[in-house]
Amino acid sequence: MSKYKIAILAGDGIGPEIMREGVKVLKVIEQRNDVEFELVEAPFGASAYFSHGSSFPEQTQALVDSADAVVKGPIGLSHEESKKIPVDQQPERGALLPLRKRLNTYANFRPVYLPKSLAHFSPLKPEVVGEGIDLIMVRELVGGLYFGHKEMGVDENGVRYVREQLEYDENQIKAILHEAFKLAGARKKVLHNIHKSNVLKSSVLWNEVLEEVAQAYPEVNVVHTLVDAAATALCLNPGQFDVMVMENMFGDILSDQGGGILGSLGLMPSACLGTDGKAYYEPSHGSAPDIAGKQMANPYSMIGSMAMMLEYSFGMQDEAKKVWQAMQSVFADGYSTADLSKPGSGVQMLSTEAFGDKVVEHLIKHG
Ligand SMILES: NC(=O)C1=CN([C@@H]2O[C@H](COP(=O)(O)OP(=O)(O)OC[C@H]3O[C@@H](n4cnc5c(N)ncnc54)[C@H](O)[C@@H]3O)[C@@H](O)[C@H]2O)C=CC1
Ligand SMILES: CC(C)CC(=O)C(=O)O
Ligand SMILES: [Mg+2]
Repeated sequence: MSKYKIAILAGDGIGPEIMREGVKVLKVIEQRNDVEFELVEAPFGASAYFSHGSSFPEQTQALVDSADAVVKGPIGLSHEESKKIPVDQQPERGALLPLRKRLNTYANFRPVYLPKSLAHFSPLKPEVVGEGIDLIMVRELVGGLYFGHKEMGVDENGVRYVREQLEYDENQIKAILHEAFKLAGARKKVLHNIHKSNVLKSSVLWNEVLEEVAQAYPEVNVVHTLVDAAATALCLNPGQFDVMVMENMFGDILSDQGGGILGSLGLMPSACLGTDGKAYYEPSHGSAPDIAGKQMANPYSMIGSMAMMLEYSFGMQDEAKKVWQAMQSVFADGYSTADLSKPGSGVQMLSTEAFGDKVVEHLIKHG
C-alpha cells in the first residue's frame, strides 16, 4: 500500500470551508484505493499570526519539509483587516512567498477550463467561448518583482521613495521555459510566450533564453504576444490560446483574468511544482473575505487542486480524472455554488458543503 503524508494548511477566509470539501474527496479516494493519506493540519496565514504570533510558524515549516505534498487554502485578510498586522508579517509576505521559496516551487500551472456545455457560466458571449475554453497558464513562481530586492525610505529632500527590483537569471528562465515547452509538446504544440520586451529588459533576456531553449523543441510553434495585448485577446478570442508561459507578476494578473473569463475565480485550481519532488497545491484565488463563512464559496478550485496533487505528486492519473469528472457532473446536472447560480441563470444553488457532498456522491456511484 502507498502511504503519503499530506500537509493541510487551511488558511484564512473561505480557506477552511473549501478545504473541508477537498478533504472529504480525499477520504473517498483513500477508501477506494490501495493508498493511505496521513492528513496533518497546521496553522498558516493571518489566523496563524493571531494564534501563534507568526503567519508561518516553525511547526508548519517543519511539516511542509517532511510532507510528501502540501495542500493550501488561500490566505490573507481584507484591505482594512490587514492593517492589524505589520506590513512585513502580513501573510502574503510572511507565509506565502516564503513557502514558495522554501519548496522552490518555480513552476505554477493554472488551468483555465470551461467546456462548451458550460458556456453560460462565462460572461463572454457563447460565440466568443466557441468550442469552450481550455488553456493553461504556466507561471514562473519564485522570481521576478515579488522576490527582488525591496527598499523603502526617505531621500535627502524628505521625499518618501520605494525601490523594487525585477530580478531573473537565465537559469530561472530556462527552468520554467522547459516546463512550458514540455507541456506544449504534449498538448497542441503551440506555446504563447507572454512578455513585455518593448519596455522591460527582463523580457529581453527572457526572449533570448527562449530562442535557445526552443532549439530542443522543434515541434513546438512559439507565438510571441505582449502581455497587454494578451489581456485583450483572452477576452476577445480565448480559443486561440493553449499553453501560455510568463513571468511571475504577469501570471498573477492574467490568471485572475482567466477566472474572470470562466465566470468565477472559484473555477481556478493550481499546482505549484518545485525541484526534488517538492510541490504544493492551492486555488489561484485569495481568501475572499466578502463571502467567508457564508457557505457561498465554490470548492472546485480546492478540490481541483487536490486532483492535480493526485496526478502530479502521487501518479494517480485515473483517480484525478474521476475527481474532475465528478465535479463536471455536478455542473452538468444543473448545480453550482452562489458564484455561478445567479437568479435567472437556470443553475440551482448549492452551499459549499452541498457541492462537496454531490462530488462525493458522484465519486461513490460512478468512480
Ligand atoms: N494564494 C493566496 O493565498 C492568495 C491570497 N490572496 C489574498 O486574499 C485576500 C483577498 O483578496 P481579493 O483581492 O479579495 O481576491 P480574492 O481572490 O479573494 O476574491 C476576488 C473575488 O473572487 C471571489 N472568489 C474568490 N474565490 C472564490 C471561490 N472559491 N468561490 C466563489 N467566489 C470566489 C471573491 O468572493 C471576490 O469577490 C487578500 O488578502 C489577498 O492578498 C489573494 C490571492 C492569492
Ligand atoms: C501574494 C500573491 C502573489 C498571491 C497571488 O495573488 C497569487 O498567487 O495568485
Ligand atoms: Mg493572484
